[in-house]
Amino acid sequence: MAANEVFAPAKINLTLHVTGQRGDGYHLLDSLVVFAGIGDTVAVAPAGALSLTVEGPEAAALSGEGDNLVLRAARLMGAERGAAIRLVKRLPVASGIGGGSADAAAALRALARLWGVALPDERQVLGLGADVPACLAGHPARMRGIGDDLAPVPGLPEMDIVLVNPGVAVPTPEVFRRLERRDNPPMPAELPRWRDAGDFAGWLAEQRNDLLAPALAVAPVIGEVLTALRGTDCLFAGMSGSGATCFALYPPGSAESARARIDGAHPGWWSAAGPVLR
Ligand SMILES: C[C@@](CO)(OP(=O)(O)O)[C@H](O)COP(=O)(O)OP(=O)(O)OC[C@H]1O[C@@H](n2ccc(N)nc2=O)[C@H](O)[C@@H]1O
Ligand SMILES: Nc1ncnc2c1ncn2[C@@H]1O[C@H](COP(=O)(O)OP(=O)(O)O)[C@@H](O)[C@H]1O
Repeated sequence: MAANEVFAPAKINLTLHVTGQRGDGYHLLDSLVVFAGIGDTVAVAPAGALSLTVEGPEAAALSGEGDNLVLRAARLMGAERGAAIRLVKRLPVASGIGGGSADAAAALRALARLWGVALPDERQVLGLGADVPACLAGHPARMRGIGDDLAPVPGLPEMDIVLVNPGVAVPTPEVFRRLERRDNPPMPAELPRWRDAGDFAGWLAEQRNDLLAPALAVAPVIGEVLTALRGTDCLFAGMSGSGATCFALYPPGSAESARARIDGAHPGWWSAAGPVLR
């Protein structure tokens, strides 16, 4: 990757417990977040004015976006500065894997380096989106608060991941609106020390994604995606964020063949395989 290019990895909520709601409507979360070696790229070059070009297989979904999160991130760091920004969009938009947040975080990093300025403060970063602080951290984390309270999670076993999206954009606000209970229990106070990937998968099976039921109501096809993933030899499968992207975890080396099988059976679905970043 070129020196002025930053990778914007997909964010996956392996667990997502919704534990409350604040007065302003934002929900309190308790989520185990990881990143994958699957993502967009943001490249920056010196220029007199700020500009953004978007290309890549998922660029069309953003063609009407006058207010791309990458430009919002850039303006946070100084509206008067110029840069030519190039976003290669590979992650499906509005799909529960935080593509926009990952792009914003990557733009912040790339532009801070280009312009020789500090990153914005935590409040400004959170203002770009609840997932942006986690994406800026970029390592496995326990995410609490509305997304602003982050603790590193070391010791994850080595695993590969397959992401599958059925091509239905699921708006996050609508999924939260359909949630029936907002005061669900959090994850255990202390996360265990997992012995291996099997032990980790067993633990994940005892956790939840509280947004799964409301997301299924918005996009029933999510159920088909989960069935397809569970039909492969995976360790664990679930839905990320507010959907519709679902994931499955595998021992290292066995994800791509599972992805290819799902792609063969469902050529209209988006899919990708890669390592879980640790
Ligand atoms: C649900 C999560 C879980 O990681 O992921 P995605 O499904 O978006 O990937 C995130 O909290 C989403 O983060 P992000 O997409 O950055 O959210 P924002 O732009 O700040 O908010 C979009 C909308 O989601 C709702 N929202 C978001 C975060 C939160 N803690 N409580 C909420 O209620 C609000 O309705 C808000 O208007
Ligand atoms: N660079 C970007 N990539 C994706 N979405 C963006 C971007 N900039 C702005 N958006 C807007 O942000 C919304 C959420 O996008 P995204 O982060 O992909 O969703 P999610 O967090 O559910 O995966 C989209 O509906 C889109 O309108």
